[in-house]
Amino acid sequence: MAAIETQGLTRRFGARAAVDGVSLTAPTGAVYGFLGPNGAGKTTTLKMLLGLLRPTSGRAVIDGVDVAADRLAAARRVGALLEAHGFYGNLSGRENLELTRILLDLPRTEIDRVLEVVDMAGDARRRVSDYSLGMRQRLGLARAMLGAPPVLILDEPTNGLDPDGIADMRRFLKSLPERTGATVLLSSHLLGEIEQTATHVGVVHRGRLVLEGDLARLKADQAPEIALRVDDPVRAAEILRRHDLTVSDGAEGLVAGLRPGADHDRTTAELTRALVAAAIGVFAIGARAASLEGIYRRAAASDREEIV
Ligand SMILES: Nc1ncnc2c1ncn2[C@@H]1O[C@H](COP(=O)(O)OP(=O)(O)OP(=O)(O)O)[C@@H](O)[C@H]1O
Repeated sequence: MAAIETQGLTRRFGARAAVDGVSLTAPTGAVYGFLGPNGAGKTTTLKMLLGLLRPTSGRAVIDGVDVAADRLAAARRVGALLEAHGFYGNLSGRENLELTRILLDLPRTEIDRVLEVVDMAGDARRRVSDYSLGMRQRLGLARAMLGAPPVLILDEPTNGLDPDGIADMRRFLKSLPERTGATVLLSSHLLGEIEQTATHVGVVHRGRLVLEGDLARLKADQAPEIALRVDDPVRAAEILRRHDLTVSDGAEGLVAGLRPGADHDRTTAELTRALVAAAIGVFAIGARAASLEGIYRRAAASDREEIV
């Protein structure tokens, strides 16, 4: 059984669909990276998973429980970290957790347990107003883990953290299934973040799920690519297209997509000859390692083609 599953999940605001027929599956034990640019529909999807927003159509199932059919039972199976923490600054971390513990009717020992998991036992008696943002984020995670729910849903958990805090949080997120046994769904608009933490990935683009799967498998299935830096990218792109390659502009230059199974070395040699023959200066050319960025670019590009 999947820990999180949606079928045709849709939410309209007026005429516009913020989430449009999303069917996603996060297998048990996964760290599922939910990726998409700002406004793609991530937060709206998460709110529907948590029963905070009613879908226009479709359904969401958490740990086997249909969210619409039994909102409370579903809520008991999921812990969430959303953007607004809503902590009381004048209370200590422990006291803030205590409020939620009472609400959920959990044993006292739960507080020490979750504080241990997020390495916050030493700071739990300090007032939350004296916490750094990173500490508040950890406290938010601790609260999400109260009662050891089998599913954790985290909306942009590294937002607003400094680089050290981000590195810490990423390490922590990666270790979460091991520490807690929970399936984790985390949203992000940062490719690098998902690449470093997730085992599975789902990409949303304009409200639609355009790609989903096991990250290692997606990378293995990715068609080979060649990256190049040249002195005339416009003419070089024309030549690449004439060689029947797909061309995109990456952060570090042009990226040519080969057909699956095509030979990297042979194509690189062929392209180098063609570029030099056209008097284009080649600064660098070579095979590109499979990356989430490559997978993402292709998914977004093919989605655009469908829309046009
Ligand atoms: N309550 C609402 N009323 C009207 N439109 C909304 C509402 N909530 C979200 N939207 C719209 O739905 C779309 C998706 O928003 P959503 O917040 O889900 O995106 P997101 O992927 O989480 O982006 P971000 O990372 O910026 O939060 C946006 O165009 C947004 O303006």
